Amino acid sequence: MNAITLTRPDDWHLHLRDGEALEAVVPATARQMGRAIIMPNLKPPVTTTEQALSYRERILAARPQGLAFEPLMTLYLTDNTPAEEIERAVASGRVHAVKLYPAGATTNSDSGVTDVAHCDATIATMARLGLPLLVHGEVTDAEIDIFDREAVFIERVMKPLLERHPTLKVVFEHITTADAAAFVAQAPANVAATITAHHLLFNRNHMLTGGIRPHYYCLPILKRERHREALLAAATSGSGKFFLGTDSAPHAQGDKESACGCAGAYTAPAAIELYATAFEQAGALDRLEGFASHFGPDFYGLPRNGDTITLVREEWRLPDSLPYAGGQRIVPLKAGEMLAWKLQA
Ligand SMILES: NC(=O)N[C@@H](CC(=O)O)C(=O)O
Ligand SMILES: [Zn+2]
Ligand SMILES: [Zn+2]
Repeated sequence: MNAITLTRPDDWHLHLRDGEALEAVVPATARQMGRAIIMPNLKPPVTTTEQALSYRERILAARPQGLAFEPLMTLYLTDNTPAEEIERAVASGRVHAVKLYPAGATTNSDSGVTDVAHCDATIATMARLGLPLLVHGEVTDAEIDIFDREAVFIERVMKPLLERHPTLKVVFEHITTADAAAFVAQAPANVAATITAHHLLFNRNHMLTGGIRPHYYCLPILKRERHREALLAAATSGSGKFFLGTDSAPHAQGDKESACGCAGAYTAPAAIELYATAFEQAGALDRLEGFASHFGPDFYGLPRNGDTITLVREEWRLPDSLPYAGGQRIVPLKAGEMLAWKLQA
């Protein structure tokens, strides 16, 4: 196959930051994706509908002319998010989910939830109104090994949460383990997961062999090969529970290439090409459209996009770096390397 045409995909997990960084990264996603679920972990976080609506305006202002890209906003759940905020969010028609960050789990999560039981009344309102809860599924206890934090989260947090709120729509974000893939596969239809391109393509050896490669460092951290294989099997299974979420997470080059480098992989410039590479490796290019373009909107109760994109088999080299905020540069994942698929302009 030398070309594939798909319903235009959406990105169900994306970080766009704010200010000059926002302006630098929006075009990369807008040229590929119809819509994206916009993560609320700004500094300070997006905790109210009012903040989400003004952030949405800033994203639209950064969108290149002629592109119809639509940001789908989210709220950042805190221990104190009132149930009324959920009602305002749903009434706005612009806020499509609420994000749960366990406090301290990842980039800009200091205002996150210390114990999800504190949020039960608010989450009950979400279940009643059908607003999905998006979960960064890692425990934060210092004594739990970083490679085990997702699997432990399932037992300690995810299962009890779903027992208390059995009808809550939950997206287990950026899953990285066979455990999470199996959990989601056997869960009822109100539980789904996003999977990043980098977790489909890479394991922890890519990050740690022959030198420490900070651009592969993200959270949840890359796991061993058997987990990557389980994720690839889930993504290519044809199950509507697994869909595209890049978790493209921009950080300036200097903040990644550092003695204490930030977590996050910047994949937006070649997102759909990276997914196509992974699906082709699995011999499942025919399953890409469901994963990338159908199952996400179906889960969120939104229409599928009405237009298409075409990927052509054409070798091209990802740039070594790209312009970023304040005169800094940003290094995309697989910078300087060749890709075999290219989005047709
Ligand atoms: N994935 C990451 O490693 N980083 C994300 C936060 C997140 O999604 O956990 C970021 O905002 O930089
Ligand atoms: Zn996360
Ligand atoms: Zn993320």
